[in-house]
Amino acid sequence: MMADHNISNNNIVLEVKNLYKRFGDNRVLNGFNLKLYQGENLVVMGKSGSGKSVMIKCLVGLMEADSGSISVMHHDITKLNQQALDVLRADIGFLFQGSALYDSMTVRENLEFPLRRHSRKNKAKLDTETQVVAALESVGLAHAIDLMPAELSGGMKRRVALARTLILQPKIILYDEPTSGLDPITAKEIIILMQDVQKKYKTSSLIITHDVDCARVISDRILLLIDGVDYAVGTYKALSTSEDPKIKAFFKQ
Ligand SMILES: Nc1ncnc2c1ncn2[C@@H]1O[C@H](COP(=O)(O)OP(=O)(O)OP(=O)(O)O)[C@@H](O)[C@H]1O
Repeated sequence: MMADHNISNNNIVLEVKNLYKRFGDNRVLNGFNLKLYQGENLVVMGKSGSGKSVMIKCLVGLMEADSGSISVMHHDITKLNQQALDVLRADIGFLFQGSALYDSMTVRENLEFPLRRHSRKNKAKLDTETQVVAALESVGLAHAIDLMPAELSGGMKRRVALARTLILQPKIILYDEPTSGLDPITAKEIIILMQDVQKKYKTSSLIITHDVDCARVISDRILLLIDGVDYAVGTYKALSTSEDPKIKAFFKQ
């Protein structure tokens, strides 16, 4: 859990200010704001089509916003050159629904892949084997190192994908629907794992989910994306007991 003293402007690791994005007449983001503090788990919830994916695509540079600013570790990424951007991006890990494993590679090779691409991030100069094993151990899958993705269950695949993200020791992890498509028990295991990872690596996480249970368990704060803006931000307890009908709609089971 995040300590209250972390909520200060000095501890913002990611900040979105006044973000606008439209497609023709479809105004998807209409002055959206977000602050992610060091060490916290911020859950973003929004109805289907509310713009969660558009927001996250703007964050990772897959889509350009019409206006607004996005700062990572206090650097406005809309103003950085490519080289500076690459350095900063190495601090951000992603776990997207589409971040599939390479089917033709073993688990080990899947994990070696990002290490080769970001060799400068190997600060401790540990050998590849040590890093791969450590990352797999942190998701409880050291024994699966020589398996092929086809031999893994859905939950195991997601664990390996998380290990592949962790191997670069990101400061921020963006999760897009981390429990979607999993049965409730496996979903719970992934949530526990996300908590363990947060404790061990002291990462800050932005988590997009429809899963109210996941939001309840993992969030320090929840942000509701409604009508293109950050309509409400608060703890699960505060939001789930709100009398506002737009907020209530998210929490009735
Ligand atoms: N490349 C694009 N071109 C045109 N419209 C787009 C594009 N990408 C997204 N949109 C529109 O932006 C809106 C928000 O879409 P987005 O995928 O961000 O929703 P979402 O909140 O992630 O939904 P879901 O929970 O179903 O994944 C939708 O109306 C969608 O049609």
